[in-house]
Amino acid sequence: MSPLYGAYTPGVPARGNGPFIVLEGISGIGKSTLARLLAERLNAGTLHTVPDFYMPWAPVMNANTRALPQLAFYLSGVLHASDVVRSHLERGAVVSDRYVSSVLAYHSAVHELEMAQVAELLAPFRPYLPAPDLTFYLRCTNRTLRTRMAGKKDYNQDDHDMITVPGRLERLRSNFDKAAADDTTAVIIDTDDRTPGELADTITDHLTELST
Ligand SMILES: Cc1cn([C@H]2C[C@H](O)[C@@H](COP(=O)(O)O)O2)c(=O)[nH]c1=O
Repeated sequence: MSPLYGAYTPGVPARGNGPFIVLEGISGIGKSTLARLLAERLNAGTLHTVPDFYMPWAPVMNANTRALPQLAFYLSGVLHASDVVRSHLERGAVVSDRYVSSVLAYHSAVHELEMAQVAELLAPFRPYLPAPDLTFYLRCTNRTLRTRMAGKKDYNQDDHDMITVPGRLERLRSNFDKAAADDTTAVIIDTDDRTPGELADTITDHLTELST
């Protein structure tokens, strides 16, 4: 039996009054711009995983704690994000900028762990997390990433590490590809030379297909 009972259950079932869609991919690829645009078009609720009020703690946790407490921190973030998703879903569509695949891909890449080990640790908590209808894994070339990073307003230590720590970017890319391969909700989107508006068109086409 799952140990998630009593106070550890989500409380309310996820009532799907709109699609729940997730944007995944490396930092700087353009998820937050696209999430804003999609939210406007779909009149959807939006959120960031981990939730914004966790974000000031992220660099503190990364700098001061070892791998397992860090995983617990990001896991807490995704569990709380899923509570926010459930609450938004009661009203309509939801667009999440990152979700559990980011925890899997980033944590494994940062600590150079096998994704299977991290996936096993996350597995008992999966029943708490409402499954997205579609998860869009955004990809781009290094050339595009350099251009987009140059314009990123909230460039931070994680972004710096992603570019400068040897092998980090390659591990992240490969981990997101593996997460997509294991994800039945995955749609891979190459974003090079495409505007946020064009990408939003592609995503809404997928949503139309889903509902027909
Ligand atoms: C969700 C998650 C994010 N992160 C990092 C990835 C990003 O650099 C940052 C989130 O910021 P961003 O979504 O604005 O790019 O946190 C982790 O290191 N581990 C995680 O589990």
